[in-house]
Order: sequence, then C-alpha cells, then structure tokens
Amino acid sequence: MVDSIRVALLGAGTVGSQTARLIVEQADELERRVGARVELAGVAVLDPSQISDPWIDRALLTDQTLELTERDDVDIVVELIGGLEPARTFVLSALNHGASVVTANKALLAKHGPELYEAARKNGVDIYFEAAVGGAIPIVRPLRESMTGDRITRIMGIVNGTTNYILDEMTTKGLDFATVLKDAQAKGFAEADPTADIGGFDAAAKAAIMATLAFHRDVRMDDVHVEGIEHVTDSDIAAARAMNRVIKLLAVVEQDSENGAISAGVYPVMLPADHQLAKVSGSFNAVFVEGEASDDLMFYGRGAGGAPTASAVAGDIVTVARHRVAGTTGPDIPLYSQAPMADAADGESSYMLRLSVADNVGVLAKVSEIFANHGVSIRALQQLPDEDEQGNHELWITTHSVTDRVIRETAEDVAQAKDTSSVLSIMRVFEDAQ
Ligand SMILES: NC(=O)C1=CN([C@@H]2O[C@H](COP(=O)(O)OP(=O)(O)OC[C@H]3O[C@@H](n4cnc5c(N)ncnc54)[C@H](O)[C@@H]3O)[C@@H](O)[C@H]2O)C=CC1
Ligand SMILES: N[C@@H](CC=O)C(=O)O
Ligand code: NA
Repeated sequence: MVDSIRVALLGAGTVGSQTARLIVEQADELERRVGARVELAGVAVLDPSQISDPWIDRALLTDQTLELTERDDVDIVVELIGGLEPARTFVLSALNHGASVVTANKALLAKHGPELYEAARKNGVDIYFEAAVGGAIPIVRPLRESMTGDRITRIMGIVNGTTNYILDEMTTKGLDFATVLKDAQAKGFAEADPTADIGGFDAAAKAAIMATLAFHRDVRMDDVHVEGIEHVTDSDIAAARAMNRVIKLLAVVEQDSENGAISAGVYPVMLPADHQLAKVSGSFNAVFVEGEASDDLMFYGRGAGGAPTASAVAGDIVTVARHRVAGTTGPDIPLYSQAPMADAADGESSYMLRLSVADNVGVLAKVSEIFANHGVSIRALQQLPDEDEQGNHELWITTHSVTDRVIRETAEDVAQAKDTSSVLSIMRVFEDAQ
C-alpha cells in the first residue's frame, strides 16, 4: 500500500513555479485521483534565495540538484531546468536511482531521447514528456498511445508559441520584431536563449520528437531541416498580406507512402488567410495529424507559458504517480523502424520569390527564361509599380510545385542575371490545406 508519492522538482522558473503551485494547491484533489498523497520532496534551483513563491515551502529548497535526484525517498523527478547539460546527467541519475521522470525538455529529448527512453525501460520506470511538444495541448500522449494502432502519414503544425506570437503581432499590429520578442520573453513563452525559438530549433526539436513517436524511428534534431523566422521581414509580411496570405512557422513531418522515407522540416510558409492554421494566433499552437485509418485530426491550445505548460507537466505527474501506486509503468517507446531519412533538398512545394529588378525592356522575359531553363513553372507574376531609390522595382513570382534544390539553383541564377539587383526573399507557399 503506497501512502504518498514524493516528487522532486528540478527548476522553479516559469514552468517549475506553476507546476509546484498545481501540486500544492490541488493536493487534496490529486490525492483522490492518484490514490496516494502527491507531495513535494524537494525543489532544486540555482539560487534558492531568489524563490519567493508562497506555495513553495522554503525548507524544501536546495541548490544540490544531483543529490536530490539520488534520494531514496523520491518517486518522481520533474526536470524543468532546460538545456542539454546538466539536465541529461540529472535525468539519467534519477532513472538509474529508480525514480520515474517527467520533463518538458524538448531540446534534451531531441538530442538524447532514445538513450533516456532505454534507461527508463532498463530501470523499470517511466519517462513522460507531454509538455515537451505543444505546451498544454495533449499531443505526445495521442501519438504515443491513442494512435499507436494506426499508421500516421503526416503531421503538420505550429509548435512554437514565441515565433507564432511574434509573427502574429507583426502582422496584426505592425509592431517591430525586437519589441515583440521582448514581450514574448516577458510573458514566459521564449526559451532562455530565444535563438532556439527564432532560429526554428525549438520547433525542430518538437518535430524530431513527433516524428520519433509517429514513425517508431530514432529521429533526432540533426535529422530535421531547419529554417527560422530571422529572415522574415516587414516587407515579406506586407507582401503576404497583399496576396491575402499569412506567414506562419510550420513543422512538417511525413513518411513517403511509396519509398517509406521520412522527412522532417521547420520553415516559414505563406498560407491562405482562410487556412485553419492561419487563424492560430498569439502563443497558441495547432497540430494536424493525418492517420491512414483515423483521417485528419486537429489538436489546438496554448503552446507556451507557465500555467499552460504546467498543466501538461501536472498531468504527467498524476499519470506516473498512478503507475507507481499500481506498481506498473506506461508503454515503452519502441524504435524499430529502419526507414531512411529523405533529403530535404528533394522536398517539393510552391514558392514565392520577391526580386528586385531594374525597370528595363525585356527584364520579365529574361527572368522567365531562367525559370524555364530550370524547368520551374511560374504560376503568377506581378511587378510592383513603385520604384526604390535605385530605380528598381519589386517583382513577385509564385511558382508551381518545385523541389527546394531547384528553386535555390534558380534563385542563384536570377541573382546573377543582369538587371536583377537582388533576390529579396524565397518562401514556401501552401495554397490549400495540404
Ligand atoms: N516557458 C515555456 O513556455 C515552456 C518551457 N518548456 C521547457 O520547460 C523547461 C523550463 O523552462 P522555463 O521554466 O521557461 O525555464 P526558466 O529559465 O524560467 O527556469 C529554469 C529553472 O531551472 C533552474 N536551474 C537552472 N540550472 C539549474 C541547476 N543546475 N540545478 C537546479 N536548478 C537549475 C533555474 O534556477 C530556474 O528555476 C525547459 O526545458 C523549456 O524548454 C516547455 C514548454 C513551454
Ligand atoms: N519557447 C517555446 C516554449 C514552449 O515549448 C515556445 O515558444 O513555444
Ligand atoms: Na503537449
């Protein structure tokens, strides 16, 4: 008979603080749900003197994190520190000392996930990580458990709250990038180093985790093609608006139905303004999952922020606590697939290019010829009437479907051409709910 489940919290920042609140404030409710009292055994932080949350008993605070993971009276270690090291060492220590682990650390899982899943399996304990993808949205559990009888073919979605918030505020309020980033940091959406968000790496880590769960293959961060939003300018946003489109940072993972190759990518995409993902605003995330038998599923909710993320962490704590009470564990993460990874350069999409060209006779013909030489079919072409200080005009070209490799080669040739001053931007365009 288990009377209590003792939880060691590593980190009491944006997510850790709210997780502690949920555990402490709901202690009586959680006890009824678990069948044993869920109580904090210790809270490790870098500097205990900085913690002033009224729900955290000061006597529980420590900066001796490794010691906390080694204690015999700890059932669950909740890692909410972030980053690779020392988080990896703490998680492995917890697992090897017989504690189950709950973590929100997507960067860690996308780099060392399989090693940690194996350590959990070997030690007969759980590792749960619902908060690592899509914040509050239940998406890890559906991929890991609910859909495990189906064949997932594709997952596409917005999985980074910071970049979605930034793009949304720039689009709807005309605010500048730096101002909105500061705001996202103040609201607790951004990573400790926001380059992970802006550069697309946070979304790429989530894409790797989703691909691993969906395709039963070891897919790591390095397998994901990554483009962030650092090059998305006000002019790109204005161009998208003029074409009734919206720019979103998407993560797309899929398995080719013919050769079985898995592709995983993160990149900004222009979507029609009436696309369901175009309407996902602020720090919200949304993920479409396509299963062979299930058909389309959509998951939507708050993808970042202290309380929403803590909701997913607390759900994992309750689940793992129930397993400890019952003397069982959740399912393993079997990684048996040997499917190859596709080359990102072979990925196909429509693209929009913004070019700066001289207003000379024959320029359009010349540019069209370069596209034709590369076998790229132009779907729409528009020259803006206003000229810049050098007398150049913007030319917007939308293509039919073409590989990433070919569009880059085409753009290089266009950039070299006489009368072209520069290629201002190249961006994927999804014309419908593909
Ligand atoms: N903030 C968000 O919206 C979301 C965050 N996450 C993930 O949750 C984790 C935590 O993120 P935040 O709470 O935003 O970070 P944070 O920077 O607000 O908090 C980090 C905490 O870890 C503590 N810490 C750092 N090094 C430590 C060490 N060696 N020993 C003990 N404690 C240590 C710090 O004192 C602080 O309390 C990260 O893995 C992040 O990627 C996941 C989903 C959403
Ligand atoms: N920095 C992340 C936090 C949640 O995973 C984001 O902005 O989505
Ligand atoms: Na989630």
